[in-house]
Amino acid sequence: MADTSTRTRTTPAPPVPGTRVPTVIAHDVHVVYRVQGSAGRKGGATAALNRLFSRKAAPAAREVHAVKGVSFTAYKGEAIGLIGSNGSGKSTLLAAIAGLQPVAAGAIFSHGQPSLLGVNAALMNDLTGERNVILGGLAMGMTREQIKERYQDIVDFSGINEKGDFISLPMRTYSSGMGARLRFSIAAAKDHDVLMIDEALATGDAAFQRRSKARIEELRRHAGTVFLVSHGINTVRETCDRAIWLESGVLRMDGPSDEVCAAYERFTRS
Ligand SMILES: Nc1ncnc2c1ncn2[C@@H]1O[C@H](COP(=O)(O)OP(=O)(O)OP(=O)(O)O)[C@@H](O)[C@H]1O
Repeated sequence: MADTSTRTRTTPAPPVPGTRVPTVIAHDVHVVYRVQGSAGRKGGATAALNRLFSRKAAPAAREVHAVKGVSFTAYKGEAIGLIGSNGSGKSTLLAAIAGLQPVAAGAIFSHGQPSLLGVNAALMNDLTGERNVILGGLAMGMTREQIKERYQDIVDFSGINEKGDFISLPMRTYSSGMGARLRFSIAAAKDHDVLMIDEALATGDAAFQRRSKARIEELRRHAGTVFLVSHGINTVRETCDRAIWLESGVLRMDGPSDEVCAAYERFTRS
């Protein structure tokens, strides 16, 4: 595929009152992964064993076309849920919007720096929760002063210390839900032009989910745009006003979350 990719960050002109302000424009976006040494392989166990024991040179790269010609415009104040089956390209699309994954063709325009918060966001497992709050805050562009000011709110929001002083323990001692809650709390401590959340909400308990939904609502009111990847259709229904459904990398439907979630449920049941 020809490399016609473009990523542009723009500072748009002040909005005319009453008009919607675009924050992310994706135009015919394609993302292709190149996996080295795996071209034309058979998936069977015998073929895999033969490969392990043979001394043949590794074959050339294989391409995985993860996002295929996706176009949409996101506006300030929207919360957009990304839904679709496993491997349909949701996380890849978010990574492309965040500028972490190059686009092979097409273009993404964004207002400000989109922040991607994934369950696997890069905090350090060997460091304590405390230190990770500072690290994550700095990584998001907060000053040390701002982090100091918001530190207690972040810890309280995460609920990490509800059952003991976990925040002073290394993150590797946390359950996956606790880690995800801390990551969400760090990211949510700052107002974002575009905040993208990858599955973080699914991991918290009911009280944490309520706090998260309220915070997403607040972020939207501060005129940001929130993207949420989730397998929890009800989370998308309750948190998002709009949903984008991807299937095999192709945009199947984009519209009010009720309608898109209903169509997706019909698809998964059939
Ligand atoms: N680093 C990578 N290298 C090669 N292929 C990848 C890589 N990451 C993802 N893929 C492939 O790209 C496609 C889309 O994956 P992606 O993780 O974006 O889907 P998803 O909709 O977020 O999936 P899930 O719901 O399971 O999290 C899949 O076929 C996946 O195997």
